[in-house]
Amino acid sequence: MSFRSSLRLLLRTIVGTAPGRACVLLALAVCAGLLAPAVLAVTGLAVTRAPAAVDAGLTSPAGRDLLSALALIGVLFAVGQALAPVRDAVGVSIGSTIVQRLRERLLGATLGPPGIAHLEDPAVADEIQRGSGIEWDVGPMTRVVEELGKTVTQLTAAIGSAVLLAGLEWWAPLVLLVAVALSHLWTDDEEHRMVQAQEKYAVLDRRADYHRDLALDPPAAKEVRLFGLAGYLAGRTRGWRLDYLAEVWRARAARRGPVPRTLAAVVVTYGLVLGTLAARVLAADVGVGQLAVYVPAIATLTGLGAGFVDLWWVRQGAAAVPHILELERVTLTPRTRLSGTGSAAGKPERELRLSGVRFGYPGAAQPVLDGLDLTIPAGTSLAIVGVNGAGKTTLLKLLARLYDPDEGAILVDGVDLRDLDPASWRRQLAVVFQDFVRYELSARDNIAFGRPPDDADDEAEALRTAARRAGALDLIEELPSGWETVLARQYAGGAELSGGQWQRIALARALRAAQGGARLLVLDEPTANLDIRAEADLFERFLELTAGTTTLLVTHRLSSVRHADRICVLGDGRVSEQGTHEELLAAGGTYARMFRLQADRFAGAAETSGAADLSGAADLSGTVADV
Ligand SMILES: Nc1ncnc2c1ncn2[C@@H]1O[C@H](COP(=O)(O)OP(=O)(O)OP(=O)(O)O)[C@@H](O)[C@H]1O
Repeated sequence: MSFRSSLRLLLRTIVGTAPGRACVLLALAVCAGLLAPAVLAVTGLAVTRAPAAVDAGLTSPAGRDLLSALALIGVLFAVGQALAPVRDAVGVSIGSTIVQRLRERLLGATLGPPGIAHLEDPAVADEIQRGSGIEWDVGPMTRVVEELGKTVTQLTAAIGSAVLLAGLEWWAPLVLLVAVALSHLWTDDEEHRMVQAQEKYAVLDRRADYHRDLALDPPAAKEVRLFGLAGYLAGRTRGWRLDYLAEVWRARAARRGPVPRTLAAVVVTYGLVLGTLAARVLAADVGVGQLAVYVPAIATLTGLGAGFVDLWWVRQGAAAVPHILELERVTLTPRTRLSGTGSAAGKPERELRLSGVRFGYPGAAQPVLDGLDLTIPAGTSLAIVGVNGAGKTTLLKLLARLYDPDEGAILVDGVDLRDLDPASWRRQLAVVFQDFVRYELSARDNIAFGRPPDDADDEAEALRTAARRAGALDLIEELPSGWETVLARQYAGGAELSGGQWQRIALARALRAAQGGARLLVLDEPTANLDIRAEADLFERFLELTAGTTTLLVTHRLSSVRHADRICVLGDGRVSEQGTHEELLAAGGTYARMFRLQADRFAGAAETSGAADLSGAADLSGTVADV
């Protein structure tokens, strides 16, 4: 987008966001701009009156005229001194409001769509990075508006100076203004190219940031050290950043192209006007008072070229705005908004049915699920198993409506999921994903997030119940500050949890959601980090506690799935087998093979380790992926 278009957008944003303050800024900037030519005019007057005043004395009428002119200069100076900081302060305040609004719009555009497909689109990721230009800090955008105010002052001062200079020759201000306009025209293209280069190569900057964050990120710290990646990451961070800067500098070098032309235009026009002025002075056409006005007026006009260098900030700030608007256009379209307005309260009451579901990730050559049919009676538990990449998590994501199927439908009590309001449907869900979030917040927040904040007096007790059921209560109470302990060691008094402990916290969060009325519990390998017996205990307890709630469970440990009412095996994008544990064993298919393999492995491990009592858990050591 051209600078003019993005500037228009920026101005529209300023006026739309803070119309009152924008008017005040404009008025202050114009007044501050008018002061400069006014001071020049009065200075000319004072210089003209000075000789007569000196001859007649300060008490004479000529002396009093001089004194009043000098007093007026003093007043104008004082007003100028007062106006400029007020104008800048108003600019900064508008800038801060705009940053805040644009930040909200950026977040709205990113978080707005109920699905997540847009976040996996590289083009959207780039727009987010570019739109975040607004986010560098509050500094730049406040500076942008401040500079806009100064620019208006400069323009007003230049117009006033042009009017004064027209007293010398009508064409004098025009030729100077033409030179300024030409130099802007010539540099404009180069400046634009440079901003474009910054935007175009934002992806290089994003990669540099990623490598830097990996080096600084505590979760990655272990692998970074073990794999000896520190030097590599530092090198790659430097490499990507240098690649980015090289492109930007290449564009910057191109800016030097118009410098000789610009210089020539300024020298020629400046020389012409100054030469004319000198000739008129020599011809005694122009007195010393006028000289005192014309020389600074010429300087103000020619300074317009150099002074506009600050427009660079405006250019940068303006560049981020279109990306935020583009992001909104891409992400807040009806396509990403997800359809559906029906209430999902109380669903599913009868059944959840997937019919002919086909789904592939955007840009993928093959669908993950293809012609999948599955019926889950409400109130029962279903375990989903399958090799790595079979599509188990994808199936859960479709059920959570993070994506919609490409073909086929998911029916809840006979109603297409697409006809239900996504937010209403999600209130029926309690999900623990494989990659659940470990919030660097208090233990209380980590569990309370399962359900929107609640002012009810019994919330603390409800959180305790959820934690107890997930087997997390003891561990929370033993934390240094109990429920208020931040679950991250980077915070003073914070605590680091083990993988299994985190899973208990995540389970407690899901149980908190269940307390809030969720009717579909979805657990995607929620216990992979628990030891065998803890997992077996937890599942048994979990399924007991959630009896009557529809529960979907993904796990690779087949001992756990035995407790589910039914088991389905995913393969080739569809359900390849389903039944109870006993039925599937009797059928002698994939499930039976997977189960025996795990059981054999476990028996072998038990023999060699001399394990004593492993009854009921003799199938837990391998993974489905081994088959
Ligand atoms: N966000 C995504 N974008 C593109 N492809 C994806 C995405 N998530 C998963 N996939 C692909 O979809 C396929 C199914 O992935 P999914 O995570 O559903 O498998 P899974 O059965 O849960 O595997 P696992 O047992 O390893 O957890 C895989 O080939 C994976 O690479």
